[in-house]
Amino acid sequence: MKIYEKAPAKINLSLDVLRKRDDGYHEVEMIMTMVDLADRLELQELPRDTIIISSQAGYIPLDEKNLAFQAAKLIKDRYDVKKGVYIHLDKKIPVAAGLAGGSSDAAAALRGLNRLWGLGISTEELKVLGAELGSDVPFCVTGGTAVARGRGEKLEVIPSPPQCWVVLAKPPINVSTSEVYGKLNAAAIPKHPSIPAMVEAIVRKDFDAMCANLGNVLEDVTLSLYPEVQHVKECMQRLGADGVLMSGSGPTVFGLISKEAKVSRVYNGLRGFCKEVYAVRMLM
Ligand SMILES: C[C@](O)(CO)[C@H](O)COP(=O)(O)OP(=O)(O)OC[C@H]1O[C@@H](n2ccc(N)nc2=O)[C@H](O)[C@@H]1O
Ligand SMILES: Nc1ncnc2c1ncn2[C@@H]1O[C@H](COP(=O)(O)OP(=O)(O)OP(=O)(O)O)[C@@H](O)[C@H]1O
Repeated sequence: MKIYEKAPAKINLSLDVLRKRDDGYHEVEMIMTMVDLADRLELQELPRDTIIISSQAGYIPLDEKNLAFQAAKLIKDRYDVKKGVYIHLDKKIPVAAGLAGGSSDAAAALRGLNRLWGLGISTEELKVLGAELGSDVPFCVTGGTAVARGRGEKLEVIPSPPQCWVVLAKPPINVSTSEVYGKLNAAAIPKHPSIPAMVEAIVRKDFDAMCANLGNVLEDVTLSLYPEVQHVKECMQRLGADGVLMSGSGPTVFGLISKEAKVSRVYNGLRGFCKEVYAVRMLM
């Protein structure tokens, strides 16, 4: 039997850090939503007790370092599954981009293997398993739009944002999430975004208020390490995006645009100097 799972990319509409914790992670408060740019997983049962990962993307690990491999191993060990699986990853989400590509693949693998092997694991339990793989994985298990707290695993579902276009541009650099968190001085963040104001904007489907309340406290850190991210931000603003922010730890910058007529101007303007540019919709 062969099954398919879609693994969409996430963006952070708001990302605040409250403090550094004793376990080395940071206590966050952030608003995450999914966009219509997705990897596709093909999962096929194998009679042998083994996990095989393949992908057309030459630049991701295909061994136990792959998050989809780790998801399969975790579910096999925890539920004592003796069967094997072949997982092909059709990668479309840029890697190490701040779009949770690996986390979404891991979440899709958990959902897919639950189906493929008929394990009957609840969504809540899949999220708990996901948290063992990474802070963004629990959100990716269900997707939608949510306020994430704790280190990212405590989720409060909220309504979907007002529908709009999202232009994503990834400068040609790879950013390490742990380096960015490591360089953040959580006790001296100059300006915190307002999570309640962003939630209110989303609930009211107020596009302008959503753009006005975009904020990410990791932006200053990544911008100081990689000035090209600032350059992409400025370009997007100049080209007329209504709201512009870096996603996660970067380096991808997203622009929110309400009018379709503006999208091609922003997209084409960025394509001039950025190879990886996408114009997508928010996922409802
Ligand atoms: C930047 C975001 O992508 C925003 O959604 C997430 O906060 C990071 O999620 P992620 O990549 O799934 O993160 P993990 O794989 O769990 O952790 C990677 C590294 O980021 C740091 N990290 C991550 C999450 C968090 N709340 N505090 C942290 O300090 C830790 O140093 C950790 O070693
Ligand atoms: N299935 C996968 N797809 C992409 N990268 C993977 C995968 N499995 C492991 N990795 C590794 O994980 C690292 C981070 O990749 P990923 O694309 O998940 O980053 P990201 O978008 O910055 O994630 P986040 O937004 O959650 O911090 C890369 O160095 C990559 O080699």
